Amino acid sequence: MATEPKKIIIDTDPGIDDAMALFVALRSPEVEVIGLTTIYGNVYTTLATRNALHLLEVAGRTDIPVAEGSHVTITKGTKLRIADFVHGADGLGNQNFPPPNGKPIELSAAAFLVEEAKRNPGKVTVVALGPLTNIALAIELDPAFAKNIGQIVLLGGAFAVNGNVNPAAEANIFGDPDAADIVFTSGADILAVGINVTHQVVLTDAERDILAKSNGKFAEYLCKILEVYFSYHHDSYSMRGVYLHDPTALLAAVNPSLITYTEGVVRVQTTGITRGLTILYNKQKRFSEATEWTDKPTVKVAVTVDAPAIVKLVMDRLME
Ligand SMILES: O=c1[nH]cnc2c1ncn2[C@@H]1O[C@H](CO)[C@@H](O)[C@H]1O
Repeated sequence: MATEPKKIIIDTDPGIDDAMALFVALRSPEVEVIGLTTIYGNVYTTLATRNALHLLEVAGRTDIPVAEGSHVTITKGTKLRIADFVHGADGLGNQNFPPPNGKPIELSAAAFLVEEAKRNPGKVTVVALGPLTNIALAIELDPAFAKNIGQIVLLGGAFAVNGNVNPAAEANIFGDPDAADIVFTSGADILAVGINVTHQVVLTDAERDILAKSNGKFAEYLCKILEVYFSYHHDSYSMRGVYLHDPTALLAAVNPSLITYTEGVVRVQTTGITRGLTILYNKQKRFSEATEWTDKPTVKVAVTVDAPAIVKLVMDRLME
């Protein structure tokens, strides 16, 4: 008997690599996308919702609900850091796409997450591709959420490497460090995929050219919007290729055997010059006194990735 596809909700701030991850998810028979929730990060939340609806229309999947997420951080902060210099002012490579016809559902992202987790206890995976505000709000809204949700696979953190916002912090954690600390210490089953892992997964110029020459509908669409993302990587990292952050996290949720992980307690620095820093306690030392990591639940943190397999899966599924 065929196993049922894994139900996933993608929490997203689209975003060029978010668009790639979404399309890969829609082409992956191992998972069923039961909803999208939106968040600020690569763009403001209003635009994230518009882009999520647009991408579902491009894919012909307007049956999938979109629930709009928070416009502010968990501490009600309104000074958000938006990465329009990475994704373009519209978040999708400055293509001036027409507005979508669809609308988000009435439920907020946090309420939708709570309801779906309650409806299918232990069976829903959240793939979180932006700052973690909606997930933290769901945890605050329903004390049972951390137990009801199957797994949270999140793209975030820079474990023992430099960040991409500054040497300390990775963008999604930096976007809402207080929310990230709530999520990491919530007791939910969490797999964090940080940029220590996603920086190993590069789609090269040559591979983009192969995508562009294919007849795949998704490949064709993505090659248009990828231009801005490639030039950002060229300017910032002097590389001829782009990091596949979001698709890597998505595929780690689809097929956990593509990564290896370690387990420990993660805390997030919420103030000062290292705001957004993620620190994993690896349990190698028994400290003689209690620390801020003592008695907190452990999470899984990805350490290695089968990068060629991820790139191949992304290409194959986009060209289908
Ligand atoms: O320099 C950057 N600043 C902000 N966001 C970035 C930067 N580089 C990549 N991303 C975006 O943040 C997530 C990974 O941290 C990815 O979604 C990526 O597109």
